[in-house]
Amino acid sequence: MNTTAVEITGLVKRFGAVTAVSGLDLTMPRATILALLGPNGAGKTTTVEVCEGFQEADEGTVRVLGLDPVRDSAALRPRIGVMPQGGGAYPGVRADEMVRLVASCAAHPLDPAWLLDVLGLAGVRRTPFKRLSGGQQQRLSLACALVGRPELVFLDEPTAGMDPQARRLVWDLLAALRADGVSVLLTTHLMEEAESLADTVVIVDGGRVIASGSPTALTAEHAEDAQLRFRATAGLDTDLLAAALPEGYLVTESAPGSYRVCGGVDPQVISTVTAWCAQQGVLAEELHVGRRDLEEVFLELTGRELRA
Ligand SMILES: Nc1ncnc2c1ncn2[C@@H]1O[C@H](COP(=O)(O)OP(=O)(O)OP(=O)(O)O)[C@@H](O)[C@H]1O
Repeated sequence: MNTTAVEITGLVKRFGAVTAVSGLDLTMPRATILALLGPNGAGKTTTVEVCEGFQEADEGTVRVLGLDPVRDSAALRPRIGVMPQGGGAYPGVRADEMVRLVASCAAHPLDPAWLLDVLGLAGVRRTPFKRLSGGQQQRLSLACALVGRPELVFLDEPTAGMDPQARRLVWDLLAALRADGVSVLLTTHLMEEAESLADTVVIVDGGRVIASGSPTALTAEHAEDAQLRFRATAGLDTDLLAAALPEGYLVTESAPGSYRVCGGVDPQVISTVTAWCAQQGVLAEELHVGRRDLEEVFLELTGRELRA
């Protein structure tokens, strides 16, 4: 059996003058979870839609379970599950009717009642789609993507709008599917989701891959540059603090009142920082020494400015 779930080489996709994807490469082994991260407009959804066969590539090669998503769409459809961004269904259809309808198209579906129960939707199974909450609609959309017992699922921001309990339930379900051999390609803006769930994180910007690897590998790069993070009054003069430290240290206020000191951490640096804060008449709180988290890596790679 082909051990690759998705293989993309040199994918280019244009919409008129806009190049949504510009030379993207990606390999995803089977029975793994891959998270596509990227700022708004980076090309994540377009990439997923090309894999699903909903968009046709302008250049490059895409193989999904060894098949061409457009040419071999009839063979591929029954083997994949799709959860589009924002879900979607007929407004009047009831939750269980929706899942049963999708199940009726599959050769060996999961039991719809069981799936609704697992996703915490048993209590609203007779509720029309339009009366479900946003998070419930998302879970129903996920149920529809999974009920056909797919080998590979594409989930575009699957937990967007879900409360923390529902999000964890979905993470557990996806991890259980992986243990059963299912491959999961998802897009997300939640670093915690990528960090706790994905085997591979692929960071996309401007339609191409700018970094990829396991969450541990991505955050461990430059791990020798441990950081000191602390909280204090917002608006401290970070240049002044940097001047109090040995040459080469960088001090930033990553969010109001949240400070980061980069350049290596030793007892002297911690003492200098706390003493400097004391001189300013402020207390340095929640001092934390550690490696960068995925969000920090993401912001370093993609910049901090807001995208259109
Ligand atoms: N059907 C379309 N017609 C024209 N432009 C499109 C179309 N679909 C996407 N684009 C453009 O392609 C670029 C990539 O969009 P895409 O939706 O793939 O990004 P994304 O990474 O999924 O963003 P987000 O995180 O906001 O969902 C954007 O500039 C977008 O405006």
